[in-house]
Amino acid sequence: MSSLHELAHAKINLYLHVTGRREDGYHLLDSLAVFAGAADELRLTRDAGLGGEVKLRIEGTFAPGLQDDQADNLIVRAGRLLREHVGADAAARLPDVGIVLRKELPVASGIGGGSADAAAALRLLMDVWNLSIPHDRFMALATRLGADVPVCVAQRAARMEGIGEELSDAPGLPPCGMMLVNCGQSVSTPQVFRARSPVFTPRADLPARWDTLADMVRDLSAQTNDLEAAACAICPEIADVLAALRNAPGCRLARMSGSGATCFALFDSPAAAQAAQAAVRQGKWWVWAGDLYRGGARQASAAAPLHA
Ligand SMILES: C[C@](O)(CO)[C@H](O)COP(=O)(O)OP(=O)(O)OC[C@H]1O[C@@H](n2ccc(N)nc2=O)[C@H](O)[C@@H]1O
Ligand SMILES: Nc1ncnc2c1ncn2[C@@H]1O[C@H](COP(=O)(O)OP(=O)(O)OP(=O)(O)O)[C@@H](O)[C@H]1O
Repeated sequence: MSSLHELAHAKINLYLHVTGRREDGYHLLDSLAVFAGAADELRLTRDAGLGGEVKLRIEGTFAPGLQDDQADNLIVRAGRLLREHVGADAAARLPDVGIVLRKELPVASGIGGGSADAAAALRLLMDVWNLSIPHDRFMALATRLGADVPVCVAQRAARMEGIGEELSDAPGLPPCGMMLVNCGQSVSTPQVFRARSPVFTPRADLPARWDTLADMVRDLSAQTNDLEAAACAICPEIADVLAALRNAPGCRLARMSGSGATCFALFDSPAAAQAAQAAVRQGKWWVWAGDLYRGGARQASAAAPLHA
């Protein structure tokens, strides 16, 4: 088996309109997702057996929040889904794999960390198990793991519609910097959807590209995150985070991502975002600053050393 690793970048919703609700309770969305440099890392290790079992080890800053119930981890579930897809006979011939997850993104925090991990696991396992699944079928499998997983497969900026699985090109993005702040409280996505305002927001009107950050901020200011008020009611510290970001020197726009609690702010450059970190940092808040991740999904690397 070759040695492989993948980065699972944080997904940030620059705006999020709830445009409707399906019969099954899922909400219809219009959202612009981008990816930040902040990431978890998945590293494949050798394992001796056959049967396609995924054995997970979790380390890193946010590992303690995820140690219980590893069978339910989205990485293990991604493996289970692929095994089911290929069927019992083929699955019996798949090599077992170990995956070491370095968890550096806060858990249940609106930046799709679990979804990004699931997508990275799908990319790794497709590669190491040498599977070939037609694109539409593969994306349907990804959606079964979570509404945010399809956009995380390519981890490229995209407009998300439907329940999140209908992806189209994002406007061209200008140079900018980003800060992410999480107050340390997990927020449950279903709870936030349940508590949202019942009013629907129309689909946004977006240009093909933004040449400057000022242009992008002007247009984003006219959009909303329709889950922000509900998340703030559940976790009032989100309002403190937003106030701190808006007061930070050089902040051009601050908003909550996804269902919270993580909020983002846009700056003129990664250096400007990094320079403003000290003004925002307080208590147990997790703060990250840097550039957007603009690279798309990396091909699995054969150069990384094996852990085990
Ligand atoms: C809020 C976002 O992060 C925006 O990108 C996503 O819509 C959430 O994506 P996710 O965490 O992958 O969500 P899932 O794991 O599929 O769903 C969790 C729960 O969120 C609610 N949910 C999620 C997505 C959606 N379009 N409508 C919903 O109502 C449902 O109650 C669902 O049971
Ligand atoms: N590898 C994983 N990383 C993080 N959470 C995971 C993972 N596997 C399973 N989970 C579970 O999934 C839930 C959502 O976690 P995640 O970090 O993706 O939330 P989120 O950032 O709010 O996502 P989204 O922005 O997609 O709503 C958590 O309750 C967590 O226990």
